[in-house]
Amino acid sequence: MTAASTGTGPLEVDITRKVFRGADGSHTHAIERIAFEAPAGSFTTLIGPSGCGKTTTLRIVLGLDAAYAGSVSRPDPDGRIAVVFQEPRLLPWRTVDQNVRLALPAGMENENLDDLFEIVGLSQMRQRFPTELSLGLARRVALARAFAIRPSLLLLDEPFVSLDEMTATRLRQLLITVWSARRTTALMVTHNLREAVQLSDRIVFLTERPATVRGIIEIETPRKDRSADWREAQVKAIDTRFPGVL
Ligand SMILES: Nc1ncnc2c1ncn2[C@@H]1O[C@H](COP(=O)(O)OP(=O)(O)OP(=O)(O)O)[C@@H](O)[C@H]1O
Repeated sequence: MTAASTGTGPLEVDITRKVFRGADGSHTHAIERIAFEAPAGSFTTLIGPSGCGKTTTLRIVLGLDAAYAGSVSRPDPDGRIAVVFQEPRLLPWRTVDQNVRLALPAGMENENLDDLFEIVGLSQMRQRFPTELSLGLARRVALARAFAIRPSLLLLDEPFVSLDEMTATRLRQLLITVWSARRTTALMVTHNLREAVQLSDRIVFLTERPATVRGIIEIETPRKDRSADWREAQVKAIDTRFPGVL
């Protein structure tokens, strides 16, 4: 089912100010203005320098931080939001199958997840425990857990850091496969421009803190045509347009 047929709208973010205030009276002006739209069913990436406010933006979109000025309009106000963190965050005393099922909301407990486990290549590992998995496999479980709940919004915070390049490449392809099968509006944070170019429909570039939007680019080339050469050419063109993003 496509996002359009579920009747969900875009994700609209307009954060006009975010300041962290410490108990000692200190201030950290994290966000000056971050405004962008992620169309329903699209894959949008936020990219910017370290400490510029990317995770803060995700936390605001997720609803974990309400102390900001501005507004966030989610694709479906009653819909579910899934998050994939840098760390897989699996319960070690539960099997792979149980870890994924724990995320299922009431009414979906008996959901048949065979297709999902098949797509992420975990069909043979459902009865394993997290300690028996490599970091790459654990991250597959985290992806399966996120998609299992059929979220109307998927947030990913640097989901492929600390992986060797081969594993990260495989996982990026896998993310696109499962996202294509269970299409939802996705917003990812990354430091990796090559990753952003490979995965995204839209990339939002942020400035140094306090963050503002430096520019937004659309990528219309179908993902299947994004060869290694094409990606390198894109990365070069973007680095010329936004010096220092690499
Ligand atoms: N709870 C907090 N209290 C005070 N300052 C905070 C808090 N959380 C984040 N900050 C500060 O706000 C700024 C933005 O942090 P944030 O984690 O959003 O950046 P980021 O772009 O995700 O960084 P990175 O790329 O390194 O993950 C940083 O200067 C950070 O130190």
